[in-house]
Amino acid sequence: MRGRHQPWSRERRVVSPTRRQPQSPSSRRLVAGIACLAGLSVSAVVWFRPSPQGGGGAPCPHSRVETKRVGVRDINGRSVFEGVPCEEAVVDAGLCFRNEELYCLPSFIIGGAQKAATGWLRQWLATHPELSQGGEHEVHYFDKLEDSRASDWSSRYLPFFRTASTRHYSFEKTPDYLPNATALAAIRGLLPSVKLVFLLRAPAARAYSAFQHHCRRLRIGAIPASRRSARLRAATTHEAVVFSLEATRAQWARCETLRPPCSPEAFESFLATYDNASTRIVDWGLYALHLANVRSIFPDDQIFVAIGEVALARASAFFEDVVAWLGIRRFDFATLPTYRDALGRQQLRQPGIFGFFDMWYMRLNVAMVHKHAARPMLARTKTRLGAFYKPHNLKLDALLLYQAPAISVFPPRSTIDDGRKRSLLPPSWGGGTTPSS
Ligand SMILES: Nc1ncnc2c1ncn2[C@@H]1O[C@H](COP(=O)(O)OS(=O)(=O)O)[C@@H](OP(=O)(O)O)[C@H]1O
Repeated sequence: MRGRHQPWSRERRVVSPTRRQPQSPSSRRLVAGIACLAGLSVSAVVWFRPSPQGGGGAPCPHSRVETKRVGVRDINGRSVFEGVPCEEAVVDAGLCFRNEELYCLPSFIIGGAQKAATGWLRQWLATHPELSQGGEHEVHYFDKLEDSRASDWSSRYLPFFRTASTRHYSFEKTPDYLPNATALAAIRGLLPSVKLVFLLRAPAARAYSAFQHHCRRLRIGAIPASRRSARLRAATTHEAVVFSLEATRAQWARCETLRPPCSPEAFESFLATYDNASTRIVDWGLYALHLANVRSIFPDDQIFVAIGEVALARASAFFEDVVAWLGIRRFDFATLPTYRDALGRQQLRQPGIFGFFDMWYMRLNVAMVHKHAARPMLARTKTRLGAFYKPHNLKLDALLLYQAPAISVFPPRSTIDDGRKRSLLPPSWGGGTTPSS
């Protein structure tokens, strides 16, 4: 897209030839005056937002913008606006803008949870002929804002969503949105009718996966005993293991960066170093809390929550449900060419790789997986984390089963109703059976 703050170009409007015109010049002037005043006040109320503080964008030319709240269901009724939108324009999910290229704001967002196979979900949904993924992997726009005003969306967010046609519905994935109330409020402010999909994974497994993720990015370090502060010495009998994004500068300066993959013992020391609630590696698994936040910002019928382990095991049924909920055409994901990788995970085949290259790619995949695979979490760490998460999981189960019927869930509530032990959560979550009240 070229410059910012360009005025809207004129929208083509069809004016009905049967519309009656006022007869005398004075009545025509009177009607025109009233219409002008009405137009100005409607525009002021509907199309203007207060200018962001300090953001000196050009004011929106008001009269030609005709935004309409559209979600993914309004398949053929989408408005396309010509030109570059000004930052103050009131927009919504699914709106399109044409300025040499076509850009459509996302109709839905995969907002989490981090390390719950959101990449798998993104890749598979991107193969749907009506969907167009924005950003290469993750967009990270709303979680990087300073406050909940997405004031530079047209220059920093919209460009991710170049789209081939208005028949394609854009989406993005950024798993960091789920635990971030500011990001969620900013999404709601910019895209009020956007739909949100959350894939959740057993929180202990998620935490270990997140720990390894940050370890691979060289963000986990150990402070040798000789360099530990008195507070850290008191906090842990193990070697203190800290996380650069949360450690103080002074702590990190005393650290030796751990080489990936980090050991399960290092994970245990990490948990001993931090209070559970003071590290995002642990508290990003407090899904009941985060979903309560989401629900205070978005209506339930815009939210889809899937239990990742069940979704992965019953992928066809899961995608069928997601696609039906989005309101787009059915698509048989089971026909996609897939393979099992070295860890037994079902993966999409890379398009255009055949024969020798295919074999070479598979070998490389196996080698890479073995090189980077971490040892499994220690049983005692799993037990400890399981006990910490259990009350939160029970709350999540109760929320999804009984308290928020308008939230769509996978597995569907109807399929797990065996009368006695009702729970959406599989045994790998460490037991989440809810009392049926
Ligand atoms: N097809 C399939 N089957 C089973 N498991 C799968 C699959 N695809 C991804 N995964 C696992 O999901 C973890 C990565 O999650 P995300 O894609 O959400 O990661 S990220 O937040 O985008 O970084 C990561 O978990 P860990 O291996 O435990 O780290 C992946 O192995």
